[in-house]
Amino acid sequence: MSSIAAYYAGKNVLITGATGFMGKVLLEKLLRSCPEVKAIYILVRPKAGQSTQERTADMIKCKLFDQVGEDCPDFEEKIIPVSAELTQPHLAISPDDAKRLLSCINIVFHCAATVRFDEPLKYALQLNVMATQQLLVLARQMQYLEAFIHISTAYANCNRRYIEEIIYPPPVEPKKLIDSVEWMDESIIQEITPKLIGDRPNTYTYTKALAEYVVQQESSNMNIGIIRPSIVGASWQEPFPGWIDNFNGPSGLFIAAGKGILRTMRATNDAVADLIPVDVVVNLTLAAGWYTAVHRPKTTLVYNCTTGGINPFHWGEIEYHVVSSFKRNPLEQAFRRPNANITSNYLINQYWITVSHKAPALVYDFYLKLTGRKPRMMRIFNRLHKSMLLLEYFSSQSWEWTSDNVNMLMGQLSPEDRRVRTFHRALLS
Ligand SMILES: CCCCCCCCCCCCCCCCCCCC(=O)SCCNC(=O)CCNC(=O)[C@H](O)C(C)(C)COP(=O)(O)OP(=O)(O)OC[C@H]1O[C@@H](n2cnc3c(N)ncnc32)[C@H](O)[C@@H]1OP(=O)(O)O
Ligand SMILES: NC(=O)C1=CN([C@@H]2O[C@H](COP(=O)(O)OP(=O)(O)OC[C@H]3O[C@@H](n4cnc5c(N)ncnc54)[C@H](OP(=O)(O)O)[C@@H]3O)[C@@H](O)[C@H]2O)C=CC1
Repeated sequence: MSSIAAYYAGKNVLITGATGFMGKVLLEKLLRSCPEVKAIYILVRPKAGQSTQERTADMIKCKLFDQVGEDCPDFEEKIIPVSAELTQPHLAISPDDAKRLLSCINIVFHCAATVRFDEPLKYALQLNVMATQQLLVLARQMQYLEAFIHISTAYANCNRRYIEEIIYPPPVEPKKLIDSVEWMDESIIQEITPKLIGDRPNTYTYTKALAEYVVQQESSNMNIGIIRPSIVGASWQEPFPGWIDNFNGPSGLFIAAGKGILRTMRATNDAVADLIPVDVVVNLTLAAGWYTAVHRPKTTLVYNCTTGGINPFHWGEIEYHVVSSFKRNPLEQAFRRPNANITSNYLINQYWITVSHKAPALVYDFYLKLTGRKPRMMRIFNRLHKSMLLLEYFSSQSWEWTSDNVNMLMGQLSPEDRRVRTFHRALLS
């Protein structure tokens, strides 16, 4: 058994955001690669009329869990859903559940967040900052806690071009901001948000930066690690290649391109597209949990989980890969043959939007109307163009992240663990 798997044996783990994209992969990898783990408690909110238990039962039916179902048929018994709502006081965890968590949890992985770029600031603060504070309060009371791993983002400090594995001073003292927005009318907050977020592009990156500072300030005597993934995409190897369950980041645009809908996008061709597979991020996250608990670093270590410094890929290369990939694996019911044009020139992009997006959409909607059907193409393009405007900030420039802590962590792994948990040069080159 690898030393990381041996560490997690007999441990009780708490995961927030386990129903999310990364949380699911983390849950699955922990179950499959650390079969002796004692229990994994997952905070799951009731949603869309489904209870916490029903959501969890549905979740583990998804294809992602097929392999672990074969390897460890009783894996479901190790998953303990706990009802929670992270924007509520005490995370809406019942006293009995809280008591149980305090008495047994050894490692916490905090993945839950809102990742929407257009999230109203008050909600983003509630979920990404205040819920993190609340979770830290809970974690501080856990009698047997050995590590608390917070999932941040490589873009928390995207207002800097060179980002080190350190926690930077926050744009504002979180408590002051939280106290202010508590009494402010939503419309006032909306109005001052652009001034508050300053040189950050959205409330997501702004609140993730605040959360890192909160984690550092409220860590007291806990062993804490912070993981900063860049743009997380589909799985590379595990549990099988190509698994993803959302349209976030470039994923939705790749699908839109594969359907022949999206044909032009504004991006800087030689800007680094720092994409990283979700299983690689999860491997690093589990390794960081092990290292934090076993080696107990004196300070909170930050891990920039990025690829641009190791094996850079560029947005300009996307055109070729989009066209060739969808030629090999065409999507069903495509609107048109996929084609891709990436340009940094605003006017050229506007020309192609008119010629390749708006004109065909108008013609097709007119045809739908003529044939008695509801027009829909223009609405789809409008949504896509909104997404693209919000994503352009990230595709029009490059960042440089240091990775000393990631390199150090890789160096600490046994040969067996390096084989099982690739997250480094060997993988990315
Ligand atoms: C010419 C060919 C080009 C080929 C592709 C080129 C790509 C290059 C550029 C890509 C740059 C990507 C940079 C990503 C940077 C991420 C950096 C940070 C990463 C992180 O730390 S966390 C992840 C970041 N968060 C996100 O990525 C979320 C971003 N999305 C949003 O905030 C919202 O979706 C958005 C954009 C505000 C739109 O909101 P809204 O209009 O309310 O739409 P919904 O989100 O409700 O979605 C409605 C509907 O559409 C589906 N959907 C959502 N996004 C996309 C998309 N990008 N493409 C296609 N479809 C999308 C969504 O699933 C919903 O469907 P329903 O059926 O549920 O209604
Ligand atoms: N995806 C990416 O490219 C990157 C992600 N990250 C970080 O990774 C983490 C996970 O991201 P990702 O998996 O993509 O996000 P998802 O949106 O897929 O998942 C978010 C998770 O948070 C949970 N959640 C949201 N709101 C609440 C709430 N009020 N109460 C309880 N749970 C809640 C969701 O639960 P529910 O199912 O109930 O909605 C879901 O499990 C985040 O911290 C994000 O910042 C960092 C860099 C890149």
